[in-house]
Amino acid sequence: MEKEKIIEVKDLQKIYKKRKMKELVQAVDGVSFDVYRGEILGLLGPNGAGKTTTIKSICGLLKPNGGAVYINGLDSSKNRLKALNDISAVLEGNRNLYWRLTVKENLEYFIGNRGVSRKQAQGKINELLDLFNLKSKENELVSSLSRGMQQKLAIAVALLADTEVLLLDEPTLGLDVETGYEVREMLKRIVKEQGKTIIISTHDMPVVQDLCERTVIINGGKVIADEKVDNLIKLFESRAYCFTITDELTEHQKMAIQENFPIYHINENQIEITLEKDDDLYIMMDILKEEQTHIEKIDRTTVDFEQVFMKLIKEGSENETVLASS
Ligand SMILES: Nc1ncnc2c1ncn2[C@@H]1O[C@H](COP(=O)(O)OP(=O)(O)OP(=O)(O)O)[C@@H](O)[C@H]1O
Repeated sequence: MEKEKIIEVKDLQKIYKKRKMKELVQAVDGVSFDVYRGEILGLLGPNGAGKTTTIKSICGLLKPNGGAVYINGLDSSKNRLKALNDISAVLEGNRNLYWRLTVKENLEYFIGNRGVSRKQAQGKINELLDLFNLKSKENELVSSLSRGMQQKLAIAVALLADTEVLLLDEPTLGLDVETGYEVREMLKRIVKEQGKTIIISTHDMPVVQDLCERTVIINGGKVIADEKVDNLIKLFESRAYCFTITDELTEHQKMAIQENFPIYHINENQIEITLEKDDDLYIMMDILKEEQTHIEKIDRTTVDFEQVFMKLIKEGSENETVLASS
């Protein structure tokens, strides 16, 4: 079945003026990517990469200097209200909640704005309290909830609007392992059972590996990878080797490895490298042979998404490798 585009981000540009100073910051520099209906897309990048700027431009909180965001085919700058009707967002540090109201009062307040009948509202609220495991907390004040529960409630409130797309900025930041897991499972259910589309901006690599089929990685305001998470892992796995040696490396060898393999890791008698070119394996063997270093074995090594991410960021800043799929 043909995948259906729900959001198109086209050549987005955003320049900030630093207050007081005349300096300009190009936060986003030609970012383009598509989001397909029913997927969870991971938007990744190191601090200051331009993720929040991209997310805020998608949900209409920021006006880009160039480029466009299409939501269900509508240019959001031209049909702002209509286009944004399909999106709700939970932004980091900006929980859309009233702290002096209870969990249930918050849900009632926000659904009250939507013009649904009392019966429908109660049904929806109960459904969300169940889904988010918040039933036992319904009469507690938001201010007394843990950070994880507040985060769950913020997502529940965003779901009241029943929009097709949910934007989540760092949804698992600061959550303990158990709550982080609970939030992940709940997001999977929302996509599976309600057919929602979710864009997650995060630094939490296990979240991406577990939740997202595809990832868009941004660095320095540009997209450096737009790929399925599995494909990226496979790509790096097929290039990742581990040499086990019996002798210690000389300083000269270490320097040669560093020079030839920007992405490497030496741990006692094991050297892990990621190959770039076909003859890299031979270059490595030559470096070892040069000083008669004995190679005990050479293995393909496994990588996790965190390593892949680090490698892409490092490569991106060293030689601007672009891994964007068309
Ligand atoms: N209001 C602003 N005024 C000036 N510069 C800004 C403003 N907001 C962001 N920036 C700058 O724009 C760049 C991108 O910031 P952005 O917040 O989009 O990155 P990010 O990827 O979300 O980072 P983080 O992971 O740290 O939240 C950074 O250099 C940041 O300092």
